[in-house]
Amino acid sequence: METYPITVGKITRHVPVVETLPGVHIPLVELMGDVELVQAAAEALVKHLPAETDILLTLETSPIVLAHVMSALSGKPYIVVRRKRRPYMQNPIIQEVESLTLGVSETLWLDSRQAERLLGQKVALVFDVVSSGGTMMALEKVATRAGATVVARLAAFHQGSSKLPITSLAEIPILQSA
Ligand SMILES: O=P(O)(O)OC[C@H]1O[C@H](OP(=O)(O)OP(=O)(O)O)[C@H](O)[C@@H]1O
Ligand SMILES: Nc1ncnc2[nH]cnc12
Repeated sequence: METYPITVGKITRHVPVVETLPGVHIPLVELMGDVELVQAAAEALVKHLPAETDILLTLETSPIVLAHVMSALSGKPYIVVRRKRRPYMQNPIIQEVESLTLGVSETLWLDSRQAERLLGQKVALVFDVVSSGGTMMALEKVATRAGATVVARLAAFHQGSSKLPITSLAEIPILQSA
């Protein structure tokens, strides 16, 4: 199995390289289930949280573990935007997202009871991987539609060569094959 080394602080993982679209291969970042890697990434990313940040905003699935530990370390609360409509949602914010990397379109959902907590707040977006930036842009739209101001865009990993306005800890490649 082909692997690729990813490093955050003192933690290195040799992760599998997987094909997401024909001829497009990416090192698969899996924070869920990896306490040491999540802890290292959270400790490094909280240092980039602007002091003015009121709330961390993340989305299902993988970045939740990162936002959770960052919240514990910083004392700032966090909100999770959902990728599925849940039956108990009331008047949710509904936002389309297109992830060019994975070639799928998705919808983000935020219950109005959570959206109300964002009104007038300064938020930091928290991601595990930002690649095309499509998901980040959609999450930012959710935040602004809820009346928040985005003060930071934080990601453990930035993937590919796009110039996105994010703070990340490490770069990982998108590998093309013939
Ligand atoms: O910059 P983009 O091209 O939009 O890609 C980044 C998105 O991909 C990952 O999620 P993934 O689809 O792997 O879902 P998961 O968190 O449920 O594993 C990551 O958590 C971001 O949400
Ligand atoms: N490298 C990666 N690892 C896990 N999920 C991803 N989504 C987009 N790129 C990814």
